Amino acid sequence: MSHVLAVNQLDVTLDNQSILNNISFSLSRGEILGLVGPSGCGKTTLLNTIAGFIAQQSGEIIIDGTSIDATNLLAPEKRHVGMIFQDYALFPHLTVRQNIAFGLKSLTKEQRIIRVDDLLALLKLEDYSERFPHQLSGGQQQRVAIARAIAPQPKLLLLDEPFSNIDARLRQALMLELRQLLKSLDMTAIFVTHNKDEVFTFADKMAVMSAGTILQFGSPSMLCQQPNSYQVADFLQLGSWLPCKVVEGQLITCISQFEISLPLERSQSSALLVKPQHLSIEANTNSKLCVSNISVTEQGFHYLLTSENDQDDLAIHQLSVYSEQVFTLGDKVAVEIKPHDYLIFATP
Ligand SMILES: Nc1ncnc2c1ncn2[C@@H]1O[C@H](COP(=O)(O)OP(=O)(O)OP(=O)(O)O)[C@@H](O)[C@H]1O
Repeated sequence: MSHVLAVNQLDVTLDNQSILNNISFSLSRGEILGLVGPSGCGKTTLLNTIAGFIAQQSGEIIIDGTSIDATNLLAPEKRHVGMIFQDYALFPHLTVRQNIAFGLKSLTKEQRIIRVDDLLALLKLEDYSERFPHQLSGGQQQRVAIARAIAPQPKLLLLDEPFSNIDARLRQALMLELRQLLKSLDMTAIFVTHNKDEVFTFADKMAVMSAGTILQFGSPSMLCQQPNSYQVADFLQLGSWLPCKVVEGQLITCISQFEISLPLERSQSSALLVKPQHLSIEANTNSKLCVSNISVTEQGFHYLLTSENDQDDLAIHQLSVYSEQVFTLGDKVAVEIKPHDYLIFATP
């Protein structure tokens, strides 16, 4: 399949500091990528480098067959990339119609009117065409920003935290609507978010970044099933961590000990990822784990369990379990781990 975007071994340095380091990935036509990672890991820098606002030191960006490298930096306006900024950056003194028409200077007046009318209809903005940005709601402003960005028919659309200014109640509906729109246009897109849940609703692929590198790239479901590191599993909040050690083929946690064939170095400090569905609990006054927090959820009672002795190197600080049974704070409970594909990672 041909790639609309390929990024190969991209390095970016700003103020003598390495900000992006050996970034490589590619996207096929129509694919939507969600970029996630902790604050400061380089998500916005990556978008800005692809858009051409920041120059790379080395590596290549190929946009629909056009190669851009450090010796051949194409100006942003020649990259055919649309960008939607977090605050939408609409021109305050221009109406909705004028904002959308802004990037269409190469068209004749008649062509421009037709294209803007089409976009007003597509984004359900017909009734607002003569309003100014300050006369619109956040969701309407976002629609104008989308219409303006896709008006010149870019090959790639970049969105920096597109949903962060949208009321939480409207966010899900807007995400689904925008996803449908991008799919109907076969538009390739990358969006940045702090919210992993947005990725599951909006994206086909996700990249988890940390300190200027991509830790893992793939479909959201693949990353959930096979996270490649402690950092990825932890960022995706896939479950709780049980400190563990492997001694002579035995996996030892403070709850249990069982046979395992995993090539772990004994010296490494490691943790077993356990999802709530892997655990069952029952009252046991001899247990060294007790209930430290209780909340009521749709899936039943949600308990956090903590080791009584937090000095032990296998002590559990927070184990998340759901149960129909009623316990109270401080109750001692025994935990059983159901057999599953054990995911064990070296802890940082
Ligand atoms: N123009 C610049 N000059 C020097 N350093 C910069 C510049 N722009 C960004 N940085 C640094 O690059 C790093 C990555 O910043 P970036 O904004 O890309 O992160 P981010 O993942 O988008 O963060 P956030 O999620 O908080 O928006 C940060 O340490 C930031 O301080």
